[in-house]
Amino acid sequence: MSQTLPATIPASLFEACADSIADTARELSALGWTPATSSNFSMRIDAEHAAITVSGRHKGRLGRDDIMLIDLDGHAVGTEARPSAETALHTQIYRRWPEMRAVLHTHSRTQSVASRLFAGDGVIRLQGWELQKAITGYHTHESTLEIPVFPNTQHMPELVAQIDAWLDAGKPLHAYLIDGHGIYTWGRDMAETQRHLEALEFLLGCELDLKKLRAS
Ligand SMILES: CSCCC(=O)C(=O)COP(=O)(O)O
Ligand SMILES: [Zn+2]
Repeated sequence: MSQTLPATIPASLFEACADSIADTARELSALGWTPATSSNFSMRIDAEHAAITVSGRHKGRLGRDDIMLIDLDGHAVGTEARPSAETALHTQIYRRWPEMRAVLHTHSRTQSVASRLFAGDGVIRLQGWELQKAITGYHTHESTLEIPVFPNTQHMPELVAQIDAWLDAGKPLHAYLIDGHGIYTWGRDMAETQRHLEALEFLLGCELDLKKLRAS
């Protein structure tokens, strides 16, 4: 894939973001969280652009050519490549929060099962877990961390509207699940975003275990 950059974006900046995305994706794939080409990843480049994974690539085997530039309307910039089918969910985060610089979306088994199990409630309420403190802004296990579960759809504007409605109601949002699909989370840099993702994977696993044990 050939990527031409606007004069305002240094190649070194784009390449550093592409490498960070590819390295993180390889780690997440090794954990089994990105099966069968699923999942997508991005990093903000500047106020108007982000680097994002090309659609359909295996996320465990990404190189620089598998990451492309988009504007925050989701259009490809300087390339014929096709950005992630879920680009609108990434650009929504960058447009709403200028301080957010990385978005990770994965499809682990735990995330997928939890999304189905809690879809009826529309939300998973995490309470009493020390690891909630891995989420920026949470300082005690006594807090309640709400992870909404939105119905899945192939029509991205519908998903964007559901997320906008949650936020417009003034509710905090650090991550969400999509029913039968996976999780989205974000942060001010890749390390914070990866920490959020790892914590949420762990916490969702704990909730699933508790449900099983209580039912037995
Ligand atoms: C084969 S997984 C279905 C699409 C999906 O949910 C996903 O995360 C990957 O889509 P992309 O276009 O970003 O490769
Ligand atoms: Zn997906």
